[in-house]
Amino acid sequence: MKEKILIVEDQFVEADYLRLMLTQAGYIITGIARSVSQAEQLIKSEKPDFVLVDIFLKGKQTGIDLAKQLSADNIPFVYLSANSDEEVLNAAKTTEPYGFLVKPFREKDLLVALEIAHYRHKHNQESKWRSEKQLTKDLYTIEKEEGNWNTKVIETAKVLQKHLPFDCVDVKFKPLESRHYSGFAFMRAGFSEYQTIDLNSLSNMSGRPMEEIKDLLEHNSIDNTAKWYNGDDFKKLFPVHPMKALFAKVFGFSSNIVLPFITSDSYMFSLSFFRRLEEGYNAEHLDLLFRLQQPLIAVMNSISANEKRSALSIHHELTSIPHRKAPDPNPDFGTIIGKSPALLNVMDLIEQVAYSDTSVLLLGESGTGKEKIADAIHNLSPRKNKSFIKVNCAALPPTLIESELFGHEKGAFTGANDKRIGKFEKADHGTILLDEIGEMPLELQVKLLRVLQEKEIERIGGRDTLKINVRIIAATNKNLEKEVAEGRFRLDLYYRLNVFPVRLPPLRERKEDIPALAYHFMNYYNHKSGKKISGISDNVLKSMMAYHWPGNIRELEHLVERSILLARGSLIEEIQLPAIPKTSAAGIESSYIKTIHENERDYIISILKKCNGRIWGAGAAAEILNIPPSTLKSKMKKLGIKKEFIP
Ligand SMILES: Nc1ncnc2c1ncn2[C@@H]1O[C@H](COP(=O)(O)OP(=O)(O)OP(=O)(O)O)[C@@H](O)[C@H]1O
Repeated sequence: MKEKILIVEDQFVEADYLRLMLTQAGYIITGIARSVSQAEQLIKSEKPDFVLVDIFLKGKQTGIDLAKQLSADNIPFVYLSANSDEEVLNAAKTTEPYGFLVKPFREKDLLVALEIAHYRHKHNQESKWRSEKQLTKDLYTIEKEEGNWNTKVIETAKVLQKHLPFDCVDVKFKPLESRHYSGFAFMRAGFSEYQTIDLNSLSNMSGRPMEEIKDLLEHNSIDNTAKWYNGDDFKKLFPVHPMKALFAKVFGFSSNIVLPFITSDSYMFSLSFFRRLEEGYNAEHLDLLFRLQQPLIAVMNSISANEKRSALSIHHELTSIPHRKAPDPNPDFGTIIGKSPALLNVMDLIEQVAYSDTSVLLLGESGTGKEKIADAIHNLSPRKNKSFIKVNCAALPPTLIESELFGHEKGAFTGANDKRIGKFEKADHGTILLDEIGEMPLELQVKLLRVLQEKEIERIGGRDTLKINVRIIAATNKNLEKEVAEGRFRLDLYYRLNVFPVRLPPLRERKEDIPALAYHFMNYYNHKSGKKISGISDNVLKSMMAYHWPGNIRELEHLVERSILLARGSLIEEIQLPAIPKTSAAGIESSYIKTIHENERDYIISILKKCNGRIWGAGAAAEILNIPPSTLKSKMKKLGIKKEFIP
């Protein structure tokens, strides 16, 4: 049976046209609302399965206001809009719509958008249900397994981490009748590694004497309400929860969610999770914790009474127990280096999405590791033994990109001497990475959208359509919302790709990963160049930490490579971080010899400056350099030259 649809549209003609198209397609129209208040009434009385909602409506409230309500009620909705500026688009995005139709649209676009919305809603519900079922099962397994406090809590944290984001988990408990409690705090220190935070480490990290910390504990209240606290709400807890205040100060936490419960052996427990993000938690996270209450109680029940008693006997201390289990090795992420909270968040997300067929959109500055993360997604997915095809949309000339992607038949156009299999066909049953998707020409975006929606391609000059089964990963360093707002990227394609966005943090937001990355590249280039550099001096590491890395990890990699080639002793003791333009203008004289790459880089930048950053066309950089624009683009990528570098 077809779904019941509510149309929320204040333009009479458009609303009627929608009604006609949808009724013909077999949908049941439960009504047409002209304003948010009318829509709210119809939603209550008619209970539609879907809502089509125009953003700008009669009255003060917009479709975005209505969407917030629809999200809370779990009713899928698709936006209709003629044009939207960046601000509206950003606001619309936060409501997590199931689709977006840009007016004017064809009947087919409407029907396909509804089908996608239907699929995504069902898929979301199902995958949520499936992964929660697995999570519950995992928690009951932890309940049954042998283990002390440490192992039980760490195992619980590990299975929770991909469903509930956190940087630290704190478990506190006390017998119901007692005032004193014991507790354990575990900080994420790697993808599945946790570090115990004890009173000693707290005292060391905060620079406060042990006695003072014990005193704070004495005056701390135990959480007895299930709730989340973001930003200022979190700060308001500090007077009654001095330990939270201390945690926030030492570790930079800005949000917290708490689930208290009572176990069958009459202990009061509280599980408290912390994040550095200001808006770290929401109602959905709390609902999840409520739904997991029973298995979580079962795990805490399963910790022997003896253990609970002995933990309590160390009178209300945050006890440190040595780790019994070695941290799990984590081979699935390949050579992704780094343990910063920002990177761990990314890893949690990709672990969550890799197993499904969901499209992933990787966002991040150039050189932040988008391609590397795409590799990890493919390798963690059930498609890992099938092909993984990478396409750089920026490096392909517009005239060739269509045949590259979809292939062509022999004789399809002048020069098509042979039949050619396109990248999509090559990626069948596997994964395709559409890198630099923001550079894809508009004409081709329409074609890509159809492939995504209809899951079939047509070779140029071919008569048949070919069914394909490809998982899409798209990546870009552009602000796609801005591209949409400025008319360079289709809104409907943006929504189709933005099903599961993952933002890769720039290196300056994860400076703690710099030493490990630098050593990783040192080993790699040692091996490649046959050198035997054994380390990096503290001074060099310090200047690396102070630098802002506009070219991110790629820039760091090039720098380490160069330092290895130039190093005279067994240590990297000098590093030539690129000078900020003004400083170089002041003329730092040095005996510094540039590598071939650096000379090439500087030369290309100087040409680009001359042509105001233009790559294509008459008198532009590619023509002056006498190389095809696509070659110039890939050279720029390889050498870490971004348009922003060109003043
Ligand atoms: N976490 C990481 N650990 C180790 N190496 C990394 C990591 N992230 C990135 N790299 C390395 O840094 C370089 C740049 O990464 P990558 O090409 O994936 O970036 P990108 O975001 O796709 O860049 P662009 O937007 O310019 O295409 C590569 O050599 C990659 O192997």
